[in-house]
Amino acid sequence: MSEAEGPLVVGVDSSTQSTKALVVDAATGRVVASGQAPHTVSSGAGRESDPRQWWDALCEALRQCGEAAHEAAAVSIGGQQHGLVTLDERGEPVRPALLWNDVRSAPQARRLTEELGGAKVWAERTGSVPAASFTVTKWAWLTEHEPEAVRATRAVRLPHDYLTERLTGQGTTDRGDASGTGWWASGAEAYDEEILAHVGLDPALLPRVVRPGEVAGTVRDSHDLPFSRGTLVAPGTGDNAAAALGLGLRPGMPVMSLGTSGTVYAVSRRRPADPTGTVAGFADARGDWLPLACTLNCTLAVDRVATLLGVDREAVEPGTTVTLLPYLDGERTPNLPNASGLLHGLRHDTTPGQLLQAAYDGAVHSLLGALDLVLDADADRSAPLLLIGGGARGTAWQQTVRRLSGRPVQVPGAKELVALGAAAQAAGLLTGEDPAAVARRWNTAAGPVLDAVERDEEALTRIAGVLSDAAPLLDRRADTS
Ligand SMILES: Nc1ncnc2c1ncn2[C@@H]1O[C@H](COP(=O)(O)OP(=O)(O)O)[C@@H](O)[C@H]1O
Ligand SMILES: O=C(CO)[C@@H](O)[C@H](O)COP(=O)(O)O
Repeated sequence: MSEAEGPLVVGVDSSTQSTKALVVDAATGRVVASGQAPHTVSSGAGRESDPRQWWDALCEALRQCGEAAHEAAAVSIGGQQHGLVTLDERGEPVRPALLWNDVRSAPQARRLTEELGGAKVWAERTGSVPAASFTVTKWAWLTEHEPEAVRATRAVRLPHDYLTERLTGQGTTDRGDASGTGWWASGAEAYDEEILAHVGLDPALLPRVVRPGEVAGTVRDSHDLPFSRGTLVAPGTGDNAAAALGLGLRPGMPVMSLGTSGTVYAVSRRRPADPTGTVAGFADARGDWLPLACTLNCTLAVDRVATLLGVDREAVEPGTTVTLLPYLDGERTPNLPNASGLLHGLRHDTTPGQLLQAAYDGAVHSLLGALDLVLDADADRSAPLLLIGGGARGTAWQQTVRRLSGRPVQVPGAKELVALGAAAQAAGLLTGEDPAAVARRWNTAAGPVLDAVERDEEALTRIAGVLSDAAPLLDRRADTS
């Protein structure tokens, strides 16, 4: 029916704003069918989503894929990292999930860092210094603020674990997503029982960590998803690790992802341990590592500024001397969870287009500042920066990254690299191949390379200066000062 050359596989990206599903021909990488359905995220003090909505969105996205999904031989779920999903004895959410961009657990992050030996000890132990995004800080926040929810919890999951478990009936995760919890020891590659004891989390509530290449389970038949019973389910992983698979990354190739979060990362053979906390020392979904820096304010923040100005997101104008630090949700890179947006240098002749350009510049500056720290000694610093995520489709984003990085920028033609990476993992289960090699065979990273232009040092220096001078302001909450 689908005229595919090989077996069909399904790859899913359950990210912050929506779920995307692709049905892919495992032989060629051709996308046979696709679907997408939105999620809602709470506004106000926290950032929460109902996990059941992710499931409904998955069902809807698969429904849009039609008959092709029925033919799939294997499926894999990639999902937003870090979110705390708490389930009761029936497997139902105890409360909405606390998401990666919810900064309410910043005090718990600081406290846990101090209580367990400081930043260097954490970095060596778990690969990362826990920021408010990390699951362990969310569990500590819940323990303090909603002890009744903690008492009702019988299982703790990450977003991709939750969906995988609803498919298979078994609680599983993978090393990539486990490495973003803060309770996974990256040296031992196992849950860290001392950290778990410290935050009062029983290891029995956690999912089994499935090895790369291992089958997580098969689709059970107690729901109306368009899968055949017995369809293989791959381990899945966090969305950034899935995109790394989807691009078929080799060590040292730099990526910048522009979505709800902004991220910069590269695969590394060395286990990262950055005591400054800028670089998170994630594992990848194979057997390597994924040093990564993440911002909380990327496409949504810039789109918000465009909306406030009443202009299209592409309506940027050059010549700005305005600095806009777009930290609308607080920020993680730089580590300023209490910050809000900050504007400096406004003049009578500043245009809306220049203000908008300043928002793009502020968002990209944070990511580029972390890129050098992400790349290890073996990385080729002149290699094109791979630009992915929804924002990579925008000309203003592409040109801003080009101008502020001074590097060539490659924009893969393939749109949904997280879902493609999940599909490559599912295909690897069937063929025994390394999923990154599957993606290279599919040629997913192919796309135009925009030549390097001279780096805009003036803008970078100006933004860094405002950031430094405004440090006390950015450190305090605007609504409580
Ligand atoms: N053509 C485009 N130009 C610029 N930005 C875009 C374009 N299409 C989508 N986006 C941005 O992409 C974002 C969604 O990116 P995506 O990577 O799908 O997010 P996430 O995975 O975090 O849910 C939206 O916030 C939107 O601003
Ligand atoms: O917190 C991180 C990475 O550490 C984020 O990258 C999340 O994984 C959310 O991703 P998107 O929804 O923006 O793709």
